[in-house]
Amino acid sequence: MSSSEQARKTAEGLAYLSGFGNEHSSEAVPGALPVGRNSPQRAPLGLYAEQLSGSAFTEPRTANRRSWLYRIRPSAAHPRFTRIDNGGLRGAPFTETVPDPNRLRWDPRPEPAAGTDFLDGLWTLGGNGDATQRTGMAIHLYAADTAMTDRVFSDADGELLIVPEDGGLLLHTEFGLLRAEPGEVALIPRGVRFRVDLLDETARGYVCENYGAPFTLPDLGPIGANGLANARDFLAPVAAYEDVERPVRAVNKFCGNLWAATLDHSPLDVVAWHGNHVPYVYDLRRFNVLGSISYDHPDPSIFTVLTSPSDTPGLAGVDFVVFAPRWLVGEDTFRPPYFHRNVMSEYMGLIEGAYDAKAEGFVPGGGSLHNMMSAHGPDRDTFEKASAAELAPQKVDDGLAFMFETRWPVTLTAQAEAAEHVQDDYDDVWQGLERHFRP
Ligand SMILES: O=C(O)Cc1cc(O)ccc1O
Ligand SMILES: [Fe+2]
Repeated sequence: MSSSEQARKTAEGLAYLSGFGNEHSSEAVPGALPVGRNSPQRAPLGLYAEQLSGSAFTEPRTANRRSWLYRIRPSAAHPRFTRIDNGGLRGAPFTETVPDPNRLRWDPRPEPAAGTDFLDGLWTLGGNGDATQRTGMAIHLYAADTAMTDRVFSDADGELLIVPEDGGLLLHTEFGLLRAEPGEVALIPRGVRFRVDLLDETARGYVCENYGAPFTLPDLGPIGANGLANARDFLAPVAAYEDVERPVRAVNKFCGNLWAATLDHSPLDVVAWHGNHVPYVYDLRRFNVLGSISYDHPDPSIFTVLTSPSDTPGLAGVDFVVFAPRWLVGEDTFRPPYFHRNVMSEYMGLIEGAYDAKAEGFVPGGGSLHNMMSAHGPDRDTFEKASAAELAPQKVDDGLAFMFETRWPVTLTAQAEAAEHVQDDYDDVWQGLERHFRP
């Protein structure tokens, strides 16, 4: 059986715990979870108790995040970490290039070299903020054809929102197993160790690395108590552990650089856990898409799945927004995304099909960047078609696109600026928009 067939078998019928932000608990062996206290004098079954904090101890309850892990060996039992090559990964602050006001678009990345695993396959496009200040975000793409064997990754700099576009992933985490197929997203919290198996021959997708406050569900305001991404659809793993005594490389991204240490065991050895600092998956097709049932095109904030709030109410460090299948019924309305200039910066990717603002050139696995105040919107063909369309109710169901929308401009890495798959002629999609003014 190939390694992806094996992974697919393991991924069948995985059990999950549902609910966003819950105080979950799980034990892979009955009795492994202490009752009534976190740190008994001797933890059950000879396990070590260990707290993993995702917020300062003293943050308000609504923001407080930590989990207790009951493991075969404590994480502290490791030798010295040493620097390893960063490969295609870069971190904030991004200083390799001058921030670019141009509209930019990329084709998908070339195929990975044979033997590339998820970690080797990460390639940073750009970002903002500063990992040492826990602000901002980075945009990465990944392309892999090999499972991570005997090595695990963790990111001290931020959480990782993984958006598969081609090929499914099986994520083995300290908390248990998660399956993430295209159309689903997975989140690995800051500091959580994981390795990635492939469910198909190859895997490709996007990653938003969020240095700021952890992603949370947006407030719903007048929408009410339900809608957008519903809390119950976020799925955390059940405890599952590896009892493996052989060398395993632990790779840690710390302040932008990769460091590694060789352990004599797998650190995915958590037999039981409880807490709210947990990984999860979410199926974007569960998103409850709301929109206008009268006129005008609503701002895309109505499609926010997850938001990383800043200290200023309503101003996100980064929002994760999905453009999912929906009905358009607006009367006397230009229905596709409007022409606009935005103080926020918008990176968009496509998971499947097409996007209703772009007739051509924006393809699955590719991406576009419309930095702060850059003028963009429907391309010429889309504008002409939508201006003349008969406004019958219309189902937009031929694509799944997303946006990482961030408060600061995205500065490119040198490799993204120089990439062969950058589209040099992107500006042309707005050429030939004719003058129709008749005073
Ligand atoms: O630029 C884009 O395509 C993203 C976007 C979509 C939309 O519906 C309204 C505004 C916006 O920035
Ligand atoms: Fe936009």
